[in-house]
Amino acid sequence: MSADPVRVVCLQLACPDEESAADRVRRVLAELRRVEADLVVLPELWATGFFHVADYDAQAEPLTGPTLTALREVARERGFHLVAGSLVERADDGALHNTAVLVGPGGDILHTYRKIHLFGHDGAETRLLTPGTDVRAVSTELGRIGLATCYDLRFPELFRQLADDGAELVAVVSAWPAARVEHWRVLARARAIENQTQLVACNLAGRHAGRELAGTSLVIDAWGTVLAEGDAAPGTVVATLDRDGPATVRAAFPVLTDRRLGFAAPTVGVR
Ligand SMILES: NC(=O)CCC(=O)C(=O)O
Repeated sequence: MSADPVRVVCLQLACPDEESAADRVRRVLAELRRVEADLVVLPELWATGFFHVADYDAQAEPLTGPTLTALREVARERGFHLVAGSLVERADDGALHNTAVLVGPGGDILHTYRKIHLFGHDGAETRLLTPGTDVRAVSTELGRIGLATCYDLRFPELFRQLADDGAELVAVVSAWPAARVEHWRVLARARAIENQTQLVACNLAGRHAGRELAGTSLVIDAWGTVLAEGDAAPGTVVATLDRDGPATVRAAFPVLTDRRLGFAAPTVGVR
């Protein structure tokens, strides 16, 4: 008998310059109270706005702060798993991190992930934030889940490490600009295909701080099929995933068991 399907909802949010973070949090909490789902995923730094870099320090909160506390309460009320996107976390030692959080249907924090590959090209992450060091998946009622954040999509070794740790579904919280939307589509599918994991990539949409965000949130199954794709506008992207999908794909086409590790590195050539 196969397990119940997983109803997934991505809230593809915008962070308009004229809206305060507090108003945005209130708006999103109200929206979440109307969502019917097993798993809801929010984008990267949606409360602050990824490119509102001047606000990072003022908006930073510990994981016990009011934003995550309110989000945990909604997850508990509604009984869904919530990837709360990421927030600027102020750690006990004062360092700031871009931290994604998975909340369970009881409102408990199941997992946190501090973004490892900080984005220096057109943002201030590398200047303002401290990278994380820890990558792992966690067991949940929906299967084993891993978290990753936006620019991480360009670093396949992180996703392979999640797969090695048993990840069946990876949620990627993102603030990916429209200028590179084709990279986004290809990289997200590639990470799902090569690791035979489901991938739910929730992106920001709309315009803030002079950048156009891509939207185009994706729900991809373990075969690499795109089950749902958002457009460029803010909105909701909905799909249903088969809980047994990764196991079925891996049994039918066992690529991961054909890996060859430990081959020799070149002794001559470019390093
Ligand atoms: N928020 C990000 O990490 C942006 C990544 C990006 O724009 C890219 O990889 O391209």
